[in-house]
Amino acid sequence: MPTQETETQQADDQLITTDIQHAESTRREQPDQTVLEARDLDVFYGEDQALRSVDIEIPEHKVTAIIGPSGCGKSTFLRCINRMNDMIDVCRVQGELTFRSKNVYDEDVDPVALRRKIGQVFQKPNPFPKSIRDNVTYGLEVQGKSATDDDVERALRGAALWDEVKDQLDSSGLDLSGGQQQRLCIARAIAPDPEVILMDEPTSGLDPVAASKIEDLIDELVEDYTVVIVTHNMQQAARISDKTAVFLTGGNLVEFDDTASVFEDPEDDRVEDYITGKFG
Ligand SMILES: Nc1ncnc2c1ncn2[C@@H]1O[C@H](COP(=O)(O)OP(=O)(O)OP(=O)(O)O)[C@@H](O)[C@H]1O
Repeated sequence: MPTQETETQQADDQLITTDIQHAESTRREQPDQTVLEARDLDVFYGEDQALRSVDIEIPEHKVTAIIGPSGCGKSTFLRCINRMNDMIDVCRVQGELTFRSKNVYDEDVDPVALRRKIGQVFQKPNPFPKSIRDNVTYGLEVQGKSATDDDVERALRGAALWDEVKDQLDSSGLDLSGGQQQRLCIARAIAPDPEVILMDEPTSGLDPVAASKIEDLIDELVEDYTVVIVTHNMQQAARISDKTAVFLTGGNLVEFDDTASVFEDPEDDRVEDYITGKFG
């Protein structure tokens, strides 16, 4: 049984190096551990506060849905996790956001190494104007590693796309359908073997059939990864997530619990109003 100290040391080592490690995964043996934790997390854009004193523990190998009305800070929270907010000059983060007990805002954390462990898929499928193969290998090559054909196949299989594209790996990723493009982006995200995948409304631009395929895929991905998904679609959150976090206007996290509890028996009246469609 690893101690908290050794786990923290391991997380430190992983985040401050860009080495790719293909060690045998031990994740499934420890299904109930907290992988991400926010403590008293505040986020500001200039003078405006977008998140207020957020406390949350996100468990590994689960799907955690982040829901709430427009502007409540869902995307801001997601971007905090892998430090995408670093790209926004006016953004300031206070408090702690830990990944395996290591504060991702510590000075010695390399954001590129962090983003290898915590990948991201965006709302609009955004493949590069390159071949399908190059889209997948990009995630590894940006780390200074060359990718093998096996790496490409593994990632495309992991994203449930291999059978559809195995004979056209040199065709442009842009020639795929919207749903296939999104699965290609998922393949690109999993190629570096991350532990966490962040998804910001990954199905909102897709037709129902393509969206349903992504939902099925998320169900498979969680065997190997931890998934945190922002969605406006409450049915989707109820269908695919194990845990649900509800943010409300002002950037407050007002409820975080098992998805069934949040949807069937919410503790906070405002959450009940939100999920029954009274506002938002
Ligand atoms: N780059 C930015 N610069 C300044 N303010 C920002 C920036 N990004 C977000 N905000 C502000 O922070 C608050 C939270 O925005 P955020 O996009 O995180 O909310 P959201 O819940 O994801 O919204 P939506 O559901 O509409 O996507 C909003 O008031 C928004 O205007």
